[in-house]
Amino acid sequence: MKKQYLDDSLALHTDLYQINMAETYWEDNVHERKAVFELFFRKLPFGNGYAVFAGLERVIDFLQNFHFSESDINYLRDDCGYKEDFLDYLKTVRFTGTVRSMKEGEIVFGNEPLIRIEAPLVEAQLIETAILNIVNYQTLIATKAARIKHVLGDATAMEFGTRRAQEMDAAIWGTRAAIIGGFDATSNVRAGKMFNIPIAGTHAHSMIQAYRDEYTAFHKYARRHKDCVFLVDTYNTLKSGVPNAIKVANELGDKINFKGVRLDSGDLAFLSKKVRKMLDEAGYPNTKIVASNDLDESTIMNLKQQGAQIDIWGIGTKLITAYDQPALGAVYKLVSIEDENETMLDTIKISGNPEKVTTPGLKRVYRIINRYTKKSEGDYITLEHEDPQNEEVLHMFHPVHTFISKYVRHFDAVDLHEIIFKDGKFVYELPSLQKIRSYTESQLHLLWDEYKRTLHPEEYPVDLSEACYQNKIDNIKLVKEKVETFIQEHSD
Ligand SMILES: Nc1ncnc2c1ncn2[C@@H]1O[C@H](COP(=O)(O)OP(=O)(O)OP(=O)(O)O)[C@@H](O)[C@H]1O
Ligand SMILES: O=P(O)(O)OC[C@H]1O[C@H](OP(=O)(O)OP(=O)(O)O)[C@H](O)[C@@H]1O
Ligand SMILES: O=C(O)c1cccnc1
Repeated sequence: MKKQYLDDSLALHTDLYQINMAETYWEDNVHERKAVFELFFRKLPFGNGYAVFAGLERVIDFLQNFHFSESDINYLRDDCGYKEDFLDYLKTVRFTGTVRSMKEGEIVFGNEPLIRIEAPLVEAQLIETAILNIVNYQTLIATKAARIKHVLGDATAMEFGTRRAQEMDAAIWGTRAAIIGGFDATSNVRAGKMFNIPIAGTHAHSMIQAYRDEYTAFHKYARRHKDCVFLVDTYNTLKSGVPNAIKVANELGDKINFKGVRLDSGDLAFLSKKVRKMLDEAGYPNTKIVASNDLDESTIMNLKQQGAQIDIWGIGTKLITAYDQPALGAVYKLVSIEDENETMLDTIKISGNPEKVTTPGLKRVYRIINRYTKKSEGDYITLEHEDPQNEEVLHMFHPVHTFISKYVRHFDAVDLHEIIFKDGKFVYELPSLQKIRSYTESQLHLLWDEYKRTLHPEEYPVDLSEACYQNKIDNIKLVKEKVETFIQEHSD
C-alpha cells in the first residue's frame, strides 16, 4: 500500500518548480541573496473600477508558521527523490524576511504592489504559490461582495454560499472576504465562530416537505425559534405560503417574533410587492422580506428597478464562486536582487505588450488626496526613497500613455503600505474583521462615484513618479542592449 503522510504543514502548498529552483539556488550558494518580489494584479475583475484587498491575515499566519515538517521532509525524500543534504537544509528554513503590505480591506487597483516581500531568495520563492493562492481568491470575493453591496446600498446582504463554494476553505475564507466587502452576516456557523461574524438564517423547503404542510411546519418551528422568518414558496407563495405564515403569527402573537418571510423562486419583483401588501394588511408592516435564488449585482439592480419590495438579500453561488470571473490573476514578480558584490540590482520582465512590462525597483504606493474635496486624485507609485509629500506640485501622468497627465497641488500623500514583518519578526497589530470592514467603507468614500459605478466605470489613475518611470525606461534599455549584443555575437 502507498505510504500515507500526515498533512501537518502548509510548506508543500506550493508548485514543484519552487522547490526545484530552491535546490538550484541552494546548490549554487545564491539562496541567501536578498531578493525583492512584489505581488500585484494587472486587470480589475468583473469590469469593476476598483478591487478590495483581502487575504493578509491568512498570509501572515502562513508566514509565521512556515516550516517543512518531518512528514514533508519524508515525502520529499521517499516519494520525490530529493537528496539528504538539501533536505537537511530545508529542515532549517523559516521565513526571515521583511514584508510590507496594503492593509486588509484597502481599495486597490491594477499594477500596484499589494504585498512586497524582501527576503533571502530561497524563502521568497518558496512562499510565492501559497500567497498568490490566498490573495487571488480572497481579493476576488471581497471585490465581488463590494460590487453587490454597492448595488444594495443600505439593504442587508446575507452570505448564503457555503453549499456551492469550491470546497470548505473557499466557503470559510470567502465568507470572511464577503464581510470585508460589505456583507452584513453569513449563514455559515463555523465562519461565525472563527471570525466573530454575525450569523443568521431562515429554514429550508425540506422542513415543509418533512411536515408535509406549511402550517404545521411553521407552527412547530415557531414554538422553538423566536425571530421567525418563514420560507413561503414551497407550494404557492400567495395562496398558501404567506397566508399560512400570517395564520401562525396571528395564533402565536407575542409568543414569537414574526420577523418576515423568504422568497426563493418565481418573479421576485412581482411576488415581493404582493407579499408586502399582504403582510401590511394583516398588521405586520415591520416584517421583512428576504429574497434568494441565484442573485447577483445585475439581477439585484434589475429587481430594484422593478420596485421589488425586498429588505434582505441572500446571496450564495454567484458571490462565493465569483461566478462571472473565477480568477483574479495576481502575479508575483522579482523586482530587485542582490548581486555577488552585495549590491541590489533592479530586474525587469519584458513583454511585447507594454502593459505587461514589469516596473523594476522597490516601490511604495501613495494615495493622493485632495485637501479641499477630500477625494482621491489617484494613486502614485514611487521608488522606495521618494516622498511625494515633499513636493509642492505633483506631476501625475499615465504610465503607458504619458501624454495623459495632470498637475496636483494641495494634496496629502498617504503611504498605503504597512510594515508587517521586519526581518522575520511580526510587527503588525491585526485589526478585527469589523474594523477591516469599516476601513473598506471609509476608503470607498475617497473615490468619486465615477470609479464606483458597476458598469463601465472610469479608469482610476495609477501613475508612476518620474523617477520610477525613468528607472523602468533605463532597465528596458539595459535589457535591450544585452539582447542586441547576444544576437550580434551569435549571428554567424
Ligand atoms: N422580476 C425579476 N426580474 C429579473 N430576474 C428575476 C426576477 N425574479 C426572479 N429573477 C431571477 O431569475 C432567475 C429565475 O430562476 P429560475 O429559472 O430557476 O426560476 P425559479 O423561479 O427559481 O424556479 P425554481 O422553482 O426552479 O427555483 C433567478 O436568478 C432569479 O433571481
Ligand atoms: O441561490 P444562491 O444565491 O446560491 O443562494 C443559496 C441557495 O441555497 C438554497 O437553495 P437550495 O435549493 O440548496 O436549498 P433550499 O431547499 O433551502 O432552497 C437557498 O434556498 C438559495 O436558493
Ligand atoms: O438561511 C437560509 O435561508 C439559507 C441558508 C443557506 C442557503 N440558503 C438559504
